[in-house]
Amino acid sequence: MSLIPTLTESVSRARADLRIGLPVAIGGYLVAAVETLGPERLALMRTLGPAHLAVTRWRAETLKARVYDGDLARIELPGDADLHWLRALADPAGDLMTPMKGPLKSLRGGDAAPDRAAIALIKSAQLLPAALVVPVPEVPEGLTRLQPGPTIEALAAEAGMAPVAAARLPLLSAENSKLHIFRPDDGQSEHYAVEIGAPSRDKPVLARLHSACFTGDVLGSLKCDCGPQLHAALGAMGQRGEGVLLYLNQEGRGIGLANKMRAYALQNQGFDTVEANHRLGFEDDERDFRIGAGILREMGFHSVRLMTNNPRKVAMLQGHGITVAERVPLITPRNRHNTGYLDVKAEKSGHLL
Ligand SMILES: Nc1nc2c(ncn2[C@@H]2O[C@H](COP(=O)(O)OP(=O)(O)OP(=O)(O)O)[C@@H](O)[C@H]2O)c(=O)[nH]1
Ligand SMILES: [Zn+2]
Repeated sequence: MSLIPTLTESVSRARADLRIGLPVAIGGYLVAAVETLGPERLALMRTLGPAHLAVTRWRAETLKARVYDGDLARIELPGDADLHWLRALADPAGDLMTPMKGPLKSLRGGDAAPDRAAIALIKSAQLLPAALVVPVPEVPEGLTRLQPGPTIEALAAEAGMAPVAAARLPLLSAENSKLHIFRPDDGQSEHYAVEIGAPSRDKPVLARLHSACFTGDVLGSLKCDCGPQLHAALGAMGQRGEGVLLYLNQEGRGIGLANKMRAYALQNQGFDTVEANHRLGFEDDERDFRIGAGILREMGFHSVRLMTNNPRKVAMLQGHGITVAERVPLITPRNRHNTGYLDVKAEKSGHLL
């Protein structure tokens, strides 16, 4: 082991750099997140080479830009493009007011690998998925350097997980409960496991993989079913006297709370939950359920009776080595604010509601 950062550590650094508006070097390119880039650094980067903008295929479709690179598009920067132009392309908030951004010219041929790595890093930093990319003859001193390739994308998504602390925590729904904290080794947010009773590790455990929803879980938002699902799951485990609930910090199906509020603002403009994610440039679900599978394994569980209406969760857990012995539906009441959302989940995301 040397004191020089490993590739995983460099990826974590790069993510932090992008969040504070610093460019990072990927191969012979400088990349920066449009959302956090300031005007001075933009001006400096533009002096170094011909810049372009990388966006995902979803964002490109909304912008009516041609997609030659599969999952992403590289859009040429016009000579007079400033930060305002870049942000308008990255952020759909003003799309309806200024629908025509073009004509936009997409780059064709050449290497899109640095762009792909940049988008993966920016997504994992929970910023708007749009990158300013500039080929440079020489990387300036002091910037984080990475080599492009599938490893960066894999590392941006996957991390090891270590238990850091656990203590008894009596709950309204179950007095005999324990809270465990798990810390990813890539510096991303911690995840939690509530263990109710002392479930056997040899039989399927009643389990729920709950993704964080600040608005639903904490504020009692009526727009989604998260809060009632959380309490119904804890209640069922309390009644049974055992179970395990993972509280995964994958707010907004993995896009983060800021982007989820952007998605809500688009929903106020009339788009549904899936369309809103796409207009922002995200997949409809960016969550990585390897995290949940990893925590269950770390706790010694191999087989679950999974409380969910989402068949993807079942498939992903199975795909990552956890047996789902049974799917236990988790249906909560509808109200006038969440009924459309639940219909879209059933129609577009395959939820069994
Ligand atoms: N991007 C986005 N995320 C949302 C929206 N509404 C709720 N969420 C998030 O969706 C996630 C819901 O997670 P879960 O309830 O665990 O999962 P699920 O896919 O609905 O499946 P179930 O197990 O059946 O509940 C949480 O991370 C919420 O923050 C929305 O309109 N847009
Ligand atoms: Zn919610």
